[in-house]
Amino acid sequence: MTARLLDGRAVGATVRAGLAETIAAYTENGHRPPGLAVVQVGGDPASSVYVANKRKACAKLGIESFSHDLKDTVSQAELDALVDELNEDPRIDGILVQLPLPEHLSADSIINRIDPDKDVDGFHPTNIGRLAIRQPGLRPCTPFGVMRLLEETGRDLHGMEAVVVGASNIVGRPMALELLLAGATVTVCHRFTEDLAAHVRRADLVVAAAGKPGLVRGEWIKGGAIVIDVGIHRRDDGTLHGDVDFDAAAERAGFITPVPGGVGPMTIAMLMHNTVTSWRRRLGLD
Ligand SMILES: NC(=O)C1=CN([C@@H]2O[C@H](COP(=O)(O)OP(=O)(O)OC[C@H]3O[C@@H](n4cnc5c(N)ncnc54)[C@H](OP(=O)(O)O)[C@@H]3O)[C@@H](O)[C@H]2O)C=CC1
Ligand SMILES: Nc1nc(=O)c2c([nH]1)NC[C@@H]1CN(c3ccc(C(=O)N[C@@H](CCC(=O)O)C(=O)O)cc3)C=[N+]21
Ligand SMILES: [Mg+2]
Repeated sequence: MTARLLDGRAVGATVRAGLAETIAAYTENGHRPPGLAVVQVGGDPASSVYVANKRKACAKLGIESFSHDLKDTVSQAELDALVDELNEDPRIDGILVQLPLPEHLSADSIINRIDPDKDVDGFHPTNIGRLAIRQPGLRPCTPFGVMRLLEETGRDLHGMEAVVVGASNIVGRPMALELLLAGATVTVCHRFTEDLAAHVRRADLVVAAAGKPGLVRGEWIKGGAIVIDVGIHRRDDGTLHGDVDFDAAAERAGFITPVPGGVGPMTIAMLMHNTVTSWRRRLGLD
């Protein structure tokens, strides 16, 4: 392997250590701790693991977490009422509603209902819009975490040819906006893209976020390129894999993220970061 690994566990730990210091400094002065509400509907096992990881990360940092585990039969009106209550609750700085939601519930309407100042996922139209017009507020955690990992490369993103594979509201689109804000020349590929290989081959930076295991082939990677793999798939044997054919890509790339241990831990670190940012703003600290 010739690529250098971008270690999301290590960088995420550095981010969290900084946040723990900030939290300790203010709470020792008598301020209340930051509070994060995590709402989970139904008991999807993959989601439960992720939610449990978030709780652990909160506890370690001194963030108070408030868990709301709802039955998958909960109505839209009940979920709306819970969000209204959390919006008003002065102990709570961040609200996260774990996605996807069951079919009978509308994710869009719940996201739109969250107070944008407590939207630590950064999914509310206000926060996406702010990122789009270069006035970022709370930034979507996964793309924000990728930007933090890219700092580790020491490379200048200005003018870089960046290709984002995937255009979802929560990953691909905000990723493209972050890279544009950072000065890259950005191409976004999606289901209707005709020649994915041709786009990836000319990329200095590839962010793979299609949710298709092995979609991005190693032989497409330009020599020395940065390869960021957001995809997460669990195989039947329990092992995790990304959207990139890792072994072949690592022979050509300059930098690459592993799965697990790359983008995933950064997403959690940036969720904590956003919660602390919201807390500081709400308490008027700085
Ligand atoms: N590491 C982390 O922290 C996180 C990881 N994930 C993982 O990232 C992946 C993507 O998640 P998410 O964005 O929610 O997924 P979605 O399914 O919502 O979006 C996938 C996107 O990829 C596009 N796409 C699908 N197939 C292809 C293809 N063959 N070629 C090009 N584009 C394609 C889709 O296109 P179209 O829009 O046309 O349908 C869509 O825009 C998943 O594996 C998920 O588990 C997600 C969140 C956080
Ligand atoms: N409202 C909302 N916000 C989200 O941010 C959100 C969501 N819903 N729904 C699901 C996706 C997925 N996601 C992950 C975050 C971290 C890891 C993570 O830490 N992964 C570890 C591995 C964890 C393991 O071993 O399973 C890693 O990649 O190393 C994975 C997935 C956030 N999401
Ligand atoms: Mg999705």
